[in-house]
Amino acid sequence: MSADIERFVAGLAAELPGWLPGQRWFAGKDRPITGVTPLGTTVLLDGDPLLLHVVVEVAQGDRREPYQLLVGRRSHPPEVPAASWIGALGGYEATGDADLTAVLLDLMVRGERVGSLDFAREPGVELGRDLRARPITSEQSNTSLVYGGQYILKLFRKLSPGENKDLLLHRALQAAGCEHIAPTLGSITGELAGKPATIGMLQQFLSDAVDGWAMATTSVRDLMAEPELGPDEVGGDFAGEAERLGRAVATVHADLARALDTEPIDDDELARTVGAMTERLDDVAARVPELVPHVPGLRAAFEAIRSAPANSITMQYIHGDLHLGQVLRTVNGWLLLDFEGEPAAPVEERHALRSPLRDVAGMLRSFDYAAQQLLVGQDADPLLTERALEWARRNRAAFCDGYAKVADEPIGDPRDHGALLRAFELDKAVYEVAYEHANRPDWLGVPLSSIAWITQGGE
Ligand SMILES: Nc1ncnc2c1ncn2[C@@H]1O[C@H](COP(=O)(O)OP(=O)(O)O)[C@@H](O)[C@H]1O
Ligand SMILES: O=P(O)(O)O[C@H]1O[C@H](CO)[C@@H](O[C@H]2O[C@H](CO)[C@@H](O)[C@H](O)[C@H]2O)[C@H](O)[C@H]1O
Repeated sequence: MSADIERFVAGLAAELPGWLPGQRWFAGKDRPITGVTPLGTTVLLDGDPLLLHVVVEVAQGDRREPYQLLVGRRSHPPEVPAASWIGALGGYEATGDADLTAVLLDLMVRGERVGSLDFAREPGVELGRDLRARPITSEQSNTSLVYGGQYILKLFRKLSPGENKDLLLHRALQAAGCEHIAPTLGSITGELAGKPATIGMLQQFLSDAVDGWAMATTSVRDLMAEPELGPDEVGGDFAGEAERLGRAVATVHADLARALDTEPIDDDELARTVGAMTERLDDVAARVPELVPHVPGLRAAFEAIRSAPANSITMQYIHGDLHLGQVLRTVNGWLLLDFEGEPAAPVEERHALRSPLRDVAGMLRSFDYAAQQLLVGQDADPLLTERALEWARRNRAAFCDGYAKVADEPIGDPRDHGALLRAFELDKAVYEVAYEHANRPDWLGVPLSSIAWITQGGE
């Protein structure tokens, strides 16, 4: 690497503490950055334009996390949003520059290795050439580029050594013939701490798909427009879709249990689960005062799982952050996306075997979110609040009905595991309190009101 590039990267690293917090995908917005150190730079295009893949370590006190960046520099840069310029060195975040991102697909087509980066197609996959990319605009924890409306390349922002769980589970499900995922077409592997690390995943882009959040919130909007009618009477009832979604999630769980490791849950595991949920609660309550009044009710709900029948659940790989924004409805049915798990959780935790009821709980939370989102920032209206609750109840029940039709014992109907399901739902809501506090403070009331409702005995 030339001295010019080395100087350029060192200059970028100095600018990053000011720039990173403005990026949607940067997960460390909750505490100040104390330093940024370049860990590795790969030159993907040399000269003018210059395209660099840069891995940096971001220090926030004693927390140190690696992130990847794609950086462009050229004498005639395209119009990129002001927020893409990293300081005043002429370097910019290049995921929005289609001339430069074309290089990534081209390297995958050719299956090349550049420095420590390996661009590979999945066995038997042929890829089209010369497709230009546009970044997707939805709220994301990572950055995804859509090539010619055919492929979607996800660049994982926060990196960890090893095969990314999203890729691992997609590959396992694909090998198991699962119909509820998008086909994986390729991957990019880099190096971290001397070990291979997944940095990108290419999948088929489903251009005819609508995400579950958009569908569900449209249904809620229809209901709110005619508050005198019930959710089954207005147009756009979502319950049929919720039921099909429940079946799809149960099928994915069954496929994952067949394809990968499982283990029975025992009393020690239940005790560890209570410990982990309580620890998260204490951590979030220390940062978010609005949660404090709910702590006793939450602790009691977590403690209640100690008496769950030991053989009631098998631990397995699960999605880990399932919500309506992670599912797509195509003409053929529901697909699940993004098996990485909670973006804020440490990687070992995301890879741990867990109860599939956690995914069910995540989706139940999402029905509450969809029902409540139109009420955010509005004056309380008892009629609309009641309608929102009705919508949530109806769709939560339909989802569980669908899940129960497919899931074998020991799970069967998720509602038969009341204490566990309730505890997992509340644990997710505590996670959401932290998430909203850090990202969307206006929405904090959504998980908080559910916590109040559930801990006071609401179903
Ligand atoms: N295969 C696909 N086909 C169509 N859209 C997709 C596909 N994969 C992802 N998306 C869209 O991209 C969004 C972000 O993808 P996701 O995997 O959840 O990224 P992140 O990990 O950054 O949250 C999804 O909500 C969905 O709208
Ligand atoms: O970025 P990810 O999709 O991996 O997930 C994070 O962001 C989600 C919001 O975009 C957040 O989900 C929460 O809000 C959703 C509505 O916007 C709602 O449907 C979910 O139920 C709720 O948890 C998710 O928690 C977070 O990890």
